[in-house]
Formats: sequence, structure tokens, C-alpha cells
Amino acid sequence: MTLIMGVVNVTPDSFSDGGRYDDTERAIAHGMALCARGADLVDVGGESTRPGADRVSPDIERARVIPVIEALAAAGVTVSVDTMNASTGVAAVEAGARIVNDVSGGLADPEMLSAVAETGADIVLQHWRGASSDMYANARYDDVLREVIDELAGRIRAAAKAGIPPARMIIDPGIGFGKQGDQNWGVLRGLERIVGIGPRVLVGTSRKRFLAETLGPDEPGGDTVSERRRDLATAVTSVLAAEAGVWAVRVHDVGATKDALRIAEAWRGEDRWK
Ligand SMILES: Nc1nc2ncc(COP(=O)(O)O)nc2c(=O)[nH]1
Repeated sequence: MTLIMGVVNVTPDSFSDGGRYDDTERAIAHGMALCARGADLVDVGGESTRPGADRVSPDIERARVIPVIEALAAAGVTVSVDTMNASTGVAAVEAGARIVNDVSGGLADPEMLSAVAETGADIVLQHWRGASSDMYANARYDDVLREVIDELAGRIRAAAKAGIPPARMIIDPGIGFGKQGDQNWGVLRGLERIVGIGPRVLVGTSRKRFLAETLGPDEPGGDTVSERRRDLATAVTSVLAAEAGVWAVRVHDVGATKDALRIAEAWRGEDRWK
């Protein structure tokens, strides 16, 4: 059964929903609303990871996310913190987060893996090829799927060496991170092989550029792809990712993905939400 991870970006500049929930009360309300719509857990982030985004100081990041994490965890929500900073990860776990979601897989902050090992929390080790400002500069592969698998295996080894047991690891192919266009489809086509590596797998395609490029503009000759169409495309990828056996999908529009998973499960004769 694939879980749904809802996204709460407490940032002014995230690529798809920047500024909508960048104050504590709005972010908490949004996280609760995502759970009401069917999110099994919520990912709270305080630093945009969109291409070209500037780094945010850990102090500012913590000021943004900790009050939100405290309130959601106190309300019984399973919370992950989306951060590349060990100090934020530790503070978030102390505030009630159960998972540290590091899009750099422990590469951005050399303290991250050992810090998370000591907290006892789970960690998302995402495939990453460098900071947002140059993430496409590093998008060169001979065989994107093989290289992503090999590099994820390296992060698993590093996490194990730091004292994190496999049961606390979650891996993520990093869709849109150090990958452009068809390279993302190349990774998604091989998702079963990534699931076969061993740890739980999280996938985040939600509203991302590669989906918009595949869909094409809303109007002929235009250059915008509506959130509605991106969310529909995301819901389709959620069903396909679930069929590949992933542990969870990370989405902005929880309702669309829940409905899509429910239809797919009914088609297969299961329906967890009956
Ligand atoms: N584990 C994981 N975390 C992520 N955090 C941010 C974004 C992109 O930014 P967003 O928060 O606006 O979706 N994508 C991912 C992802 O694909 N996987």
C-alpha cells in the first residue's frame, strides 16, 4: 500500500507553491488540511530546492519549520522535515519529526548522517548531483538509471557506515534533481529496479518541469502549464509509482493522488479506504 506524503513548503520561493504557506499558522492549517484529504504523512520544508534557489541559513530555515513541525506532531501527524542541514534535522526530530528528508542524501552537510544516526529517526537519502544553482550542469549520464542506482547504493553505504540501519533508510531517485526532461522518464521507467535495491522508496514527481514539458502548454503557442494539468499528470505518476512498489509518493495535491490510487486499487479489487 503506497503512502501519500503531502508537501508543506514554508518558503517564499518554492517553485510551485512558494509564498502560499510561508507563515506558521497558514502552514499548520495546510498540513492539517492535507491530512484531512488523505495524506499519511506531511513533509515540511523551509528552503526552496528549485533550480537557481539561493541557500537559506539554518537559523532562518529552523525559524520557519520548527513551529510548524511542533504543532503538526502534537496533533498526531507523522512529519518529515525537508532539510539538507544536520542542525535543522536534529531540531526537527526534537520537535517531533519522525523522518529527515535530505534531498542531498547526506552530501550537502557532512554532519547529517551521523547526526540522524544519533536521533533514531528515519532518513530519506535522495539522489543528488549538486546545489540548485548548478543542478542541471551535472545532468550528464551515460546510463542515467544505472548511475542513479549506483550513486544511491553509495549513499546507502555511507549511511550504514554512519550507523543508520537499513530499516531506517528511505531512498529517492531525485526526480528533477540533476536530471532533465527524458532523464527523469528514464529513471521512472526503471523504478522497479530502484525498489529492488532494498530500502523503502519515495518518489517526488509533483508538478515538476518534466511533466509540464511532456504535457505541452495549455494554449497553442503558450508557455504555461496549469497547476490542474500538472496535478493530473502527478496523479497518473502516483498510480504508476504505486504499481512499481514504492513506499510513498510526495505530492502537493493530496486529493488528486488519493482519488487516483483509490481508482487503481478498486480496479485491482483492493480498496483501503472502504
Ligand atoms: N525526497 C524528496 N524531497 C523533495 N523535496 C523537494 C522537492 C521539490 O520541491 P517542492 O517541495 O516544491 O516539490 N522534491 C523532492 C523530491 O522529489 N523528493
